[in-house]
Amino acid sequence: MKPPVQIEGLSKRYGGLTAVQDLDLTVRAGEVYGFLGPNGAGKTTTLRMLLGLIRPTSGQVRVFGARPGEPGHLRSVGALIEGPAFYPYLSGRDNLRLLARYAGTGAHRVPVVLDLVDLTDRAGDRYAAYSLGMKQRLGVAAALLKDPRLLILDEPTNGLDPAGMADMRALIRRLGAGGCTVLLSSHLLGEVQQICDRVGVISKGRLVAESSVAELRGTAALRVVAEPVDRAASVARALFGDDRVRVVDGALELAVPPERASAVNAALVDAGVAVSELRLRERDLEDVFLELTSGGLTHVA
Ligand SMILES: Nc1ncnc2c1ncn2[C@@H]1O[C@H](COP(=O)(O)OP(=O)(O)OP(=O)(O)O)[C@@H](O)[C@H]1O
Repeated sequence: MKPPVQIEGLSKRYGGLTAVQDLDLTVRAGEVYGFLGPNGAGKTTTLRMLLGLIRPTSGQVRVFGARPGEPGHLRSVGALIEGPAFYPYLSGRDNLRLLARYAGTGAHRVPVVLDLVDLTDRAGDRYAAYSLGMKQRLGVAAALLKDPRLLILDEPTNGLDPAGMADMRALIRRLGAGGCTVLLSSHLLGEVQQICDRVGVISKGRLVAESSVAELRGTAALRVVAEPVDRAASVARALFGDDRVRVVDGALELAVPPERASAVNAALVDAGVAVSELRLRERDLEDVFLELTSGGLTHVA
């Protein structure tokens, strides 16, 4: 089967500004994929190109093998990109019935999707009376009307309070467990960490890492306290390259797998460097994210 999402060499320029640059990314069937990056990184632009709402400057997107404009491109896709437009004085249920009629999906899905997003009890209330979290869940319900195989959500928890966020996370997990492939964007690391199988990190329009959350966290660093630190740093750079070596608080941080520790130690001692400490530095995911998105370390194998 063709992957739900395949993005190759995708770029988008707005005048002098490059919003997305040479992006490659694949979302596999059945996974919940988190597209993670700070504000302005190019997430929405990418999702809009995927849906055919804007044209790429170069590169390609395919959804289940079909490019925008080709038959069936969005047949199996539900998306919540911009806040959906609902009628404030209609109930949630009536809003969905209307959308189902426009979309030609038939009203039979309305109770199903209301149940999926846990809004059945409040379905008769006016949309205007909904909390932000309920509005957002109704948006997801609308995206689910045509029973999509791929659901695309742009910042689904944006603006929600902690309870609303938790509800939305639970909903996305349920959908993923039910076999729906989900691609969601977020600038919140904690969020993708809790619900995603894999994460692609985007910074300034470029994909800087793609892996499972566990792997991302597993990009541990070796911390080496050594004297003189300058000589230690040049030995390490000669071994691993400049981008894997940093000096932090007077100690070396090496973005290399832990099993390289003895090789590091031997090379430093050979070079006449005194090593007083060499240990694995546990890396907080927040640190990893900051390093990845601030032009520091890139992908650490
Ligand atoms: N229509 C447009 N014209 C000009 N520049 C644009 C346009 N749309 C987006 N941009 C710029 O492209 C860059 C990426 O924007 P984008 O909205 O894709 O980022 P994002 O990762 O979704 O961030 P956010 O979470 O803030 O929405 C930004 O610098 C933005 O200002």
